[in-house]
Amino acid sequence: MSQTPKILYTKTDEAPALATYSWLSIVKAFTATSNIDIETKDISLAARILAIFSDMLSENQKVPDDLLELGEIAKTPEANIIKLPNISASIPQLEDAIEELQTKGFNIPNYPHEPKNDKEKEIKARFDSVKGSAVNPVLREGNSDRRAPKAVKNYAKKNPHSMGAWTSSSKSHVATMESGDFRSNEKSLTIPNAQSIKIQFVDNNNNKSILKEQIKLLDGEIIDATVMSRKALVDFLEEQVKDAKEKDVLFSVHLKATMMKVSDPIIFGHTVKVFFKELFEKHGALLKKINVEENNGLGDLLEKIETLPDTEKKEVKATINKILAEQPDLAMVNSDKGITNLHVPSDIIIDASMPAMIRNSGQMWNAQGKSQDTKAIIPDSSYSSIYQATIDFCKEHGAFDPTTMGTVPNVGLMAQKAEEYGSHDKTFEIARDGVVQVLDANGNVIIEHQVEEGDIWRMCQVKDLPVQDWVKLAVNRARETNTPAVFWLDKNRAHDAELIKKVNLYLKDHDTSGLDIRIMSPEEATYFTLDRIKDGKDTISVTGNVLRDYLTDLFPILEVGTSAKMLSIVPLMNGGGLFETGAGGSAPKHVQQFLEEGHLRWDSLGEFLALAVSLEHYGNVNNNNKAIVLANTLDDATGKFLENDRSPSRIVGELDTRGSHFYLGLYWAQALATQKEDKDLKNVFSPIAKELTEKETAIVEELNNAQGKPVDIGGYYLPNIEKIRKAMRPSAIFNGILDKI
Ligand SMILES: NC(=O)C1=CN([C@@H]2O[C@H](COP(=O)(O)OP(=O)(O)OC[C@H]3O[C@@H](n4cnc5c(N)ncnc54)[C@H](OP(=O)(O)O)[C@@H]3O)[C@@H](O)[C@H]2O)C=CC1
Ligand SMILES: O=C(O)CCC(=O)C(=O)O
Ligand SMILES: [Mg+2]
Repeated sequence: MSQTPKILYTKTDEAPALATYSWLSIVKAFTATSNIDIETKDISLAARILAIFSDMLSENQKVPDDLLELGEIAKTPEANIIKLPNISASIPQLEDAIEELQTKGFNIPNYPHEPKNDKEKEIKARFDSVKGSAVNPVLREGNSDRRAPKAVKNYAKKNPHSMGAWTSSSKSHVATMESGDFRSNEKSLTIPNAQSIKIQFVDNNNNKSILKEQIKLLDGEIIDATVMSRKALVDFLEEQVKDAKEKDVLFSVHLKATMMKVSDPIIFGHTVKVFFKELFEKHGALLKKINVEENNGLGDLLEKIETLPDTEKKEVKATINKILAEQPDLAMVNSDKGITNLHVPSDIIIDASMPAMIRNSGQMWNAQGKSQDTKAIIPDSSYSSIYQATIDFCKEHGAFDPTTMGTVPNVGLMAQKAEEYGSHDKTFEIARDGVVQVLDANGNVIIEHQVEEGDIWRMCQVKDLPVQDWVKLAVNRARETNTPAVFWLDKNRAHDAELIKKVNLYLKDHDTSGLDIRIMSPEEATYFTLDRIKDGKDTISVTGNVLRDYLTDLFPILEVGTSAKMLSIVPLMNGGGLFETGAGGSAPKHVQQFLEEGHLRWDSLGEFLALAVSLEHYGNVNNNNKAIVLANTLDDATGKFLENDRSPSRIVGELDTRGSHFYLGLYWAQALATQKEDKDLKNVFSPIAKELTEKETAIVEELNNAQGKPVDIGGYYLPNIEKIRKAMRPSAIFNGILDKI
């Protein structure tokens, strides 16, 4: 990293990446006035793939490994990174990206599903390093602080989003395992002294093999290990298929196959196999021959059977149709396109999909495009109770009212790959019956599980310093906002019991007098929080990494309609700042609408909020008062943006992302022109504000006129930069004014 302080702005994928071409041109123009250097770092899926296969590319095709660099920077006090949502690729997405890159002349290999030799194993390992959630864990060298800023909350109160009504007769429910799952089998302990441990597998003939060596633990680290029984899972899924049919509710599985990139695709695969049992029984050999992998979903299966000779294809399709007719109806991801809940593992991400269902009267879409009561299947019971409790609450009290409801900010334990989201390199699908053992440095067995073929065994870690930092952050937030804070920890769960000991210990390091700090199980905490939220009261949720993820979509979606409007700060443990935008994903549906209609509905509010805190941090760290003025005026502009409702509409011809950016720029320039703290900025922005104000109508007309026709951006994962620039900056007048700054 060079010595000049910089704000590093990430270039990602899909809708946020498109939005960046418009928004960043404004940001760069505004900040250049104040000696602030903004540099982009490309962490898109395409760039990550190209970076890891650099050795196979020609000189002019090589790209630097920006993610690796950012990961190092995140550990330094100078870090000031703005992170937009990026694709966490499932295998089907990864393969699409590979194909696009190959078509564009990049000599990268195919994804070897079943590597046959060392070379293929090495290639697979490289791909696996970019698969799933591969960016966030690298950058998140701190814990998480996500909340709805006051202005956003007030906006939602004045302009409530729609909320589907709830009735007590709703048949919707969560189905979760009662035994044999990760929660039931969990064992946990705190390791007193730093040491290297290892995981070994011993089969029933006493053959030993090492699953993972050299797991380095620090002083006071908590480890936990658990196993999901395949048999128990399959029995459970079979029961749920039957029960969904009997109750006449939609069958819908909810997982996190992107972040839990080893375990959850396997669980997804079992669901596909159980639902289509007859298909695999009848045509199993044939499907194997054409490399069907159930973990990749029905979408992949349907694509692969297209390669079969006509008669065989017809037979297989007939079986699929018979099953679809006989089994319970599947929830749909996109009923217009016939995409079911079992099509693609990354389509049914639990954090986004469960709140969407709860907002929609507890219903999902059926094949006819109508809402219907649903069985939401969340196999592991570790966290599923929070959704059942929310459903029960809505059944009893009706839907939440965004005009009066309170807010639930989150303080999440996340740093240094905490808990389940750091478990991938210690997750194994067990090959034979036997026992998995965790051995300490002296070779003593400290945890062991009896396992059977096909079981999923995993181990997680939480380091001590992140826990201390998390407790401190929780106390600080409770103090600053004078709000009760609840640690969502279950004393009856092995891992949580260890964590509770630390929480109680480290709470003593802080002045908690007068603060309301509690520890409650996730289920109790849900009821406690929902009771308060209904009465307009706020409650801080202090959670581990998984509940951080779930709750920072659940509450924002209920409270303000989308998690895109959240302020999402990661105070990095070494002093830097990582400012994430929103909590939501990259909204592939938005790209589709943009390509078809030339209308982009991505709301950049998260980016506006993140930039303001990043500028503030920059100003404080580098004694740059102009940056502070830019930050404050940006906040004012965001407030005005919300007041005047300049968010993108969903309807073609109306204001879209680009128009919303223009308004933010207009309000920001106006705020800079009227502030009194910095004369230079006032002088620079007074004529700019004047011109933007005068030309508002003409600019908005130019921006809106660009809509209404298909747009070609020359690709999906690696689109053509010139084409996007042209598409995202269609107002000559606006561009001209920005050039003058
Ligand atoms: N932090 C990160 O990097 C994250 C990345 N992801 C990745 O994002 C992709 C999509 O995931 P998915 O589960 O569909 O979640 P998304 O959050 O992308 O989408 C859920 C829905 O939320 C709405 N939405 C989200 N963000 C915005 C925004 N800025 N403006 C307006 N509406 C918004 C959209 O609703 P509507 O369509 O109705 O407009 C969207 O369809 C996946 O590749 C996933 O891995 C997911 C979560 C976080
Ligand atoms: O990293 C990912 O895949 C998603 C992250 C996410 O959903 C979150 O942090 O809320
Ligand atoms: Mg999330």
